[in-house]
Amino acid sequence: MTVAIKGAGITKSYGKRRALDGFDIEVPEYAITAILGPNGAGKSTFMRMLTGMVEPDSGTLTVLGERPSWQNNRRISYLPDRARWYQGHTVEKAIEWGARLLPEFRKDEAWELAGSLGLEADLETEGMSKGQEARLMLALCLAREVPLLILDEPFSGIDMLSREKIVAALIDSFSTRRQTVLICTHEIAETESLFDHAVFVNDGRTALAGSVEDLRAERGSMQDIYRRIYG
Ligand SMILES: Nc1ncnc2c1ncn2[C@@H]1O[C@H](COP(=O)(O)OP(=O)(O)OP(=O)(O)O)[C@@H](O)[C@H]1O
Repeated sequence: MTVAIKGAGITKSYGKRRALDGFDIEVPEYAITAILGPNGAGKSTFMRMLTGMVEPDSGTLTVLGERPSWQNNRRISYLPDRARWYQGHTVEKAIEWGARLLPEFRKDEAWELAGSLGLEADLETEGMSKGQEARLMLALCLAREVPLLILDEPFSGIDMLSREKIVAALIDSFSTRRQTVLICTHEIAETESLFDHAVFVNDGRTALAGSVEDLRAERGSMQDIYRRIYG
């Protein structure tokens, strides 16, 4: 197995609060990996480290063979847990912005994705519903031809039909490009079938990790495993 992301012994504290506490992870190349865990487990903290937005206090981390940096981010498409838009932006302006500023951005694909996700060009970003925001962010992320896709909670607060559209768009992107995908999520039930590998995080540490097929064969459904670890 070739590893796209490798973290060992990562710690990060915010004041007295330990967000990551000796976190170890190996994310295989060309697969879809889930980071799973309850609120406050440390998932977003780790996701932010991958693009260098947050620095570990200790431990080592390599992403596509390099330490996180602005240069390395050219090869990463990152969907943050919260959307931020420019004032007065619309779907069209957001796509124009992507075409100007995001490396390896394919504008035609962004339009295609926006259309298939039901986003009209003149829809204003201000006042968008949570589901519309998530779909627009995803369209911008998936329109980039990069080897690594990192999605922080792409399904949270999204209705079932939007979620299905997002999953379909993701699978389409994954199968047409050779990409490594890392997703952190709570939505195990609906998205279980999407993942090849899973990493369960508890209190800033890896509680369990492996291929979903092996984990299922050895320990039952992902939901059962989740309940056993966190219940
Ligand atoms: N910028 C920050 N300042 C202070 N504390 C933080 C900050 N970011 C995260 N934390 C704390 O670190 C811990 C881990 O948070 P993190 O957001 O990484 O968890 P998470 O697993 O992504 O949770 P959720 O599923 O709720 O998003 C939490 O206790 C959180 O309050």
